[in-house]
Amino acid sequence: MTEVITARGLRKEFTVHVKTGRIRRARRVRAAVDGLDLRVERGEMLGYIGPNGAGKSTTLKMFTGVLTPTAGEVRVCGLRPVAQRTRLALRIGVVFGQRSQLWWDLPLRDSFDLLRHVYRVPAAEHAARLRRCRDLLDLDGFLDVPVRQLSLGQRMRGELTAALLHGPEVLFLDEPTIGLDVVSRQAVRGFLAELGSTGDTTLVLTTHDLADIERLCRRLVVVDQGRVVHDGSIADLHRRYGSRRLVVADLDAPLPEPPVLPGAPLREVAADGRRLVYALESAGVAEVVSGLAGVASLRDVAVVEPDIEEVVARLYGAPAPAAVPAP
Ligand SMILES: Nc1ncnc2c1ncn2[C@@H]1O[C@H](COP(=O)(O)OP(=O)(O)OP(=O)(O)O)[C@@H](O)[C@H]1O
Repeated sequence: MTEVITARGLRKEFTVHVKTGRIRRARRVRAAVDGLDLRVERGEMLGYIGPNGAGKSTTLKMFTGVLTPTAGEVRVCGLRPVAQRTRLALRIGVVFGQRSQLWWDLPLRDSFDLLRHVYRVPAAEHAARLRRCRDLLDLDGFLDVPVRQLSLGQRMRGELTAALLHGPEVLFLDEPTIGLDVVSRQAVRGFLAELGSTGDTTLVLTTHDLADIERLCRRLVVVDQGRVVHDGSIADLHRRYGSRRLVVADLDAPLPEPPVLPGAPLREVAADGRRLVYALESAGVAEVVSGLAGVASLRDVAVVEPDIEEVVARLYGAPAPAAVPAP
């Protein structure tokens, strides 16, 4: 496997002015990224999440050569992002939700054409990549519309295309689905899933939408206050925080006492005793269902996967309970 991103002890400090009295202000140095160690292999789809101000965008800016680290080392595609920014630009694609790489007054099609010249992409390669994006992102309805007249969802599909026309090895996405309507969000997610499935392009994305992560990322890095608090799969995260699948059973009539089922503690009694919720610890679904069927008449049974929102909220709110597992 080839390593495409390596960060060692990466740190970024900002000087901020804080109020210390009615008029007085003091200069304080704050670390937005505080000793980040990260290795990303070619073809990985990495979700990079954390609460507001955790240091996600700052990290992406250091990876893409926009910000100079205060300390530590970083290599992307074997290059030093700030010192070798021009060379790096040919190897990476960047989609930052707030900033555009398109020409505001030009139709999308012309922006794409200009980018071909900026990156000096051979015409046939450019045409093939554009064809694929047109199909997968359904661009044809608005290729001739000036960018300023596009909806956010249309523009984001244009941004994605613009970031990919030179065939980057790594695509950095900062909040790619923020503010998008349901249809555009699905289109963007579907497109990124397809892009990542080939294993040729490495994806690093920050998002507050955990559905993006569930759909797209096999690896999840959670940062808080500039430090990594989790690095592993979503399943690892659930294991670490003891999240369980739930069996939700709806009964025809309430029982005088909910049954005690070995390996499946009762989590909740709802709907006046007609709904019982059990967590699957060591017991399997079949054991719980047969245990219940022996004592009650079942109207409906559902198995609910653990909720990533809940576990991530707990993770943001509390210190990590155990050492960060190796990726
Ligand atoms: N140019 C800057 N000058 C001073 N402080 C900054 C600057 N840029 C970022 N910060 C601070 O660094 C910290 C990390 O910011 P960053 O934008 O990286 O967080 P984030 O995780 O991307 O947050 P969000 O989810 O809100 O986008 C914040 O406390 C922010 O206020």
